[in-house]
Amino acid sequence: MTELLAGWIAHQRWFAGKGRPIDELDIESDVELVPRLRHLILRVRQGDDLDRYQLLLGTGGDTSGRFSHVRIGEGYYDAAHDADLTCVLLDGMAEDRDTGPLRMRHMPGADIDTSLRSLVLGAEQSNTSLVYGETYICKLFRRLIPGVNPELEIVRALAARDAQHIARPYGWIETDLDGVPTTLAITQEFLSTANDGWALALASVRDLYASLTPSASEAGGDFSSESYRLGVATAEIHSELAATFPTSVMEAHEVKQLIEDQRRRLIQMVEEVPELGRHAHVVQEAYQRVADTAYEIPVQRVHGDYHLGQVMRTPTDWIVLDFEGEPGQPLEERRALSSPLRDVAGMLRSFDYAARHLLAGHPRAEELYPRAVEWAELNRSSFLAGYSAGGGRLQAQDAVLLRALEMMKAVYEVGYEARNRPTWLPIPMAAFQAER
Ligand SMILES: Nc1ncnc2c1ncn2[C@@H]1O[C@H](COP(=O)(O)OP(=O)(O)O)[C@@H](O)[C@H]1O
Ligand SMILES: O=P(O)(O)O[C@H]1O[C@H](CO)[C@@H](O[C@H]2O[C@H](CO)[C@@H](O)[C@H](O)[C@H]2O)[C@H](O)[C@H]1O
Repeated sequence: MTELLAGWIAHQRWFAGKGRPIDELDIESDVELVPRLRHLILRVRQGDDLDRYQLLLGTGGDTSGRFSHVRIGEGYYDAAHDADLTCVLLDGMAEDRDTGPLRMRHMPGADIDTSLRSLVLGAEQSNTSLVYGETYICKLFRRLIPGVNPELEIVRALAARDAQHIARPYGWIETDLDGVPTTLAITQEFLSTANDGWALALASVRDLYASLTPSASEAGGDFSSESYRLGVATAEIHSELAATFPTSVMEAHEVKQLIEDQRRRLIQMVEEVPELGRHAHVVQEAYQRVADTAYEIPVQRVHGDYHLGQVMRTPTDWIVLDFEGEPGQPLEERRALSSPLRDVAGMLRSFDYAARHLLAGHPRAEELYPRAVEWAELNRSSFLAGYSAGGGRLQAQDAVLLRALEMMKAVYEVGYEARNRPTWLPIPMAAFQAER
């Protein structure tokens, strides 16, 4: 069984150790949820790294027919895709049920409709999401890090304050790992009439490329008013986070330490992706400027992995999803207080991504390139204007920090793309050439 699981897990989108051999896989926990459905926690060793993943294992299913696309082995399959079985999660949360070491819980006052059937959301990324009817979305965290997931921690606290711009939480599933309560899944309101920011931004970029109008602000799909509103919403979320969780100030010596840590991260990334080496001096310069400025930086809880795929536009509002920080970072780092400009930098990078990614392999790439740059600049500045108008702190001296934070994010993206989508690698690489 463990060999079977090792062969399967290595090819999953959410498996963080892709490209490295699995030395050992063992089953840490195996709980029968209902007949034919087991909840497994797997421990995967790759060299010195030991990671845990969770899996809903269906047994005795038709793996040459209905479940052939999620087959693990003869009769075994990924039961996240079996709506006849996944109803147990919703039932369990509605009833606050304990099954062996698993605890399923609902939010106080949440009335969960347990008649709804689930479908796996198409866009499987770092985690797997089940959509029940058009009402709930239950995100199963695939790679498990001991502790309460920051997404649950933040959304629960903001919902208690009736904060705007979040998807209402309904329930969660947890267990103990290494003796600490650890979030396995979180169920939230499914925004059935919303579009994600990435899809909306791309529609605008496509429109610009197809249109004959000379500038990004005149094309029919102008996105800049949305970027502005997103900036306002981002500032408002930051202010809710600052009001809900502790805030502090990073003193000059701590800023220097942060820069040292980032320099180390850069060197490690160059070892992993040698072509980044050509641009390392650009990143180092941006870091040096922050170290030289030596000013105090206000810090607070932030989103941590903010990009256009993490925000959704409902008919009336921008909603922010996925407050869990960068996948793969240790929990204490993901919960650490940071400058809110880190999120601002993340979104600025995302505008660059949206503008550039349609150009890869495009026959008119050279001709369209200036339009991509113009689209990115327009939306970046609209977002920043909205952020200031919404009360976000953006002072003249912050430009140096913002630039360095963009470089940090681009270095992270280089690693992310090299591991997950190598053909996208040129997008973050271009960030080191842009003069801003
Ligand atoms: N509450 C929600 N309502 C509607 N769609 C959602 C919701 N939460 C997530 N999604 C969709 O799922 C995608 C991935 O969600 P996300 O939470 O970012 O998962 P991951 O951690 O795997 O990246 C989003 O881009 C969005 O399209
Ligand atoms: O959404 P996740 O928490 O899984 O975040 C990871 O995957 C993202 C890609 O889906 C990645 O974001 C990068 O690609 C986006 C376009 O697909 C782009 O909008 C972002 O700016 C870019 O960083 C994210 O970095 C990663 O953590």
